[in-house]
Amino acid sequence: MGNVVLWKPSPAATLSNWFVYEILLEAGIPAGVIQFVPGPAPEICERVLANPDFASLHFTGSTNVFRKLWKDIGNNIEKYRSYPRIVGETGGKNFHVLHKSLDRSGVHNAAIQTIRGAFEYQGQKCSATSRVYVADNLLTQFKEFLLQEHAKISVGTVEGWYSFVPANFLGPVINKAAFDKVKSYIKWAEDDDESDVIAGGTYDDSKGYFIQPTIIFTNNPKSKTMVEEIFGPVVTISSYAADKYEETLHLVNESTQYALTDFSLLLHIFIYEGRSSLALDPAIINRFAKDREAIVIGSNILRNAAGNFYINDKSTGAVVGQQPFGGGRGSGTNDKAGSWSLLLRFVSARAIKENFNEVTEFHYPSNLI
Ligand SMILES: NC(=O)c1ccc[n+]([C@@H]2O[C@H](COP(=O)([O-])OP(=O)(O)OC[C@H]3O[C@@H](n4cnc5c(N)ncnc54)[C@H](O)[C@@H]3O)[C@@H](O)[C@H]2O)c1
Ligand SMILES: N[C@@H](CCC=O)C(=O)O
Repeated sequence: MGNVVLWKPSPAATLSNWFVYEILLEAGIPAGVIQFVPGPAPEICERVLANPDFASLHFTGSTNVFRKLWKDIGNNIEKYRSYPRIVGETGGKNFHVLHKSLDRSGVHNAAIQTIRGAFEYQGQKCSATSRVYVADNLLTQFKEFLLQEHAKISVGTVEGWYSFVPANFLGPVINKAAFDKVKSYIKWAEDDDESDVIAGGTYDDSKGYFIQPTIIFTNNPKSKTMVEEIFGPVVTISSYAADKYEETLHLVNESTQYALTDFSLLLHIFIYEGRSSLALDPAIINRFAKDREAIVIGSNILRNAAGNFYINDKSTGAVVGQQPFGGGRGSGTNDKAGSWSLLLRFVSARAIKENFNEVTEFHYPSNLI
């Protein structure tokens, strides 16, 4: 497409960004098309956004920084040669909902998917599972499985990642700022009368910024840790009355400013769909229809609550490049990274007409010629 790009990496990830940049050069991107500009974010952005040739922003990061950059662009609008295109992939407060119809193996699946979604990469993913709504008939079993799986998690250094077989499931969080932020949420939960830290809850920054994977149970589905993005290894569980499924989905929809990933009903459907007995057993057919209805209800009520809506799967795991990814509301402009449609945001289309006829008079209707 010919666009020239300034790539400003996060100061916390400059080296990995640099490696990717070198790979792109080695793969044949002409020098200068991408210009790698590490450095202090506010200073660089101020200069770039004040330039009349600034044409577009593709931002990945927190919601507040994105909003600030959008305001800065608005304040500079008279300076620009064209109206800048603005794309943002921002925060998330991703959720799992467990429906009352889960059986024992379904609850176990939900527990494993929650461990993975919440704690892989120390929960430092925009799509990390951060809040879970459990039908009350499943709560005891779900907690039991969750704690059982949690006990198997090892936390330590990241050695081994070079061969993609890490010795530990969790490493440290990325820096002191992240450590302090996550720690403050754990402390808050410890002091909160409606919250209980039921696993993890400890941290150590004596050598590296290590936080144990933490599970909070709350009686308040709108508590601080159920609504704010933490971006660390902390997940909060709350339960709902099994017969209040639809009310709960409305609560899920309205609780936060974000709308990135999930639904993750984790129903039976996933299991039954693969069974050849489905066509034969009326009990399974009835169950299938009932569960399917729950999915349709969820899909409708949560239409705008998740840009990536997963059924029977965890909130993480979008393979960007193979699967469009992105959310709306406070989670971004939902332009879907990894999709062809994102590229169109950075194209300024031109329509070309060439006229081969002379005109000799003027009259209406004028658009015939
Ligand atoms: N939606 C997505 O696809 C996606 C993917 C990954 C991360 N995220 C989000 O990113 C956040 C975590 O990443 P982070 O801690 O690097 O976010 P961040 O907002 O602190 O930083 C993101 C980028 O903004 C720059 N920046 C920070 N302050 C700035 C300022 N005042 N002016 C200009 N630029 C500034 C940083 O240097 C960095 O490059 C989370 O909110 C997470 O959900 C979103
Ligand atoms: N790969 C991420 C999505 C992209 C984040 O930047 C995930 O696991 O969901």
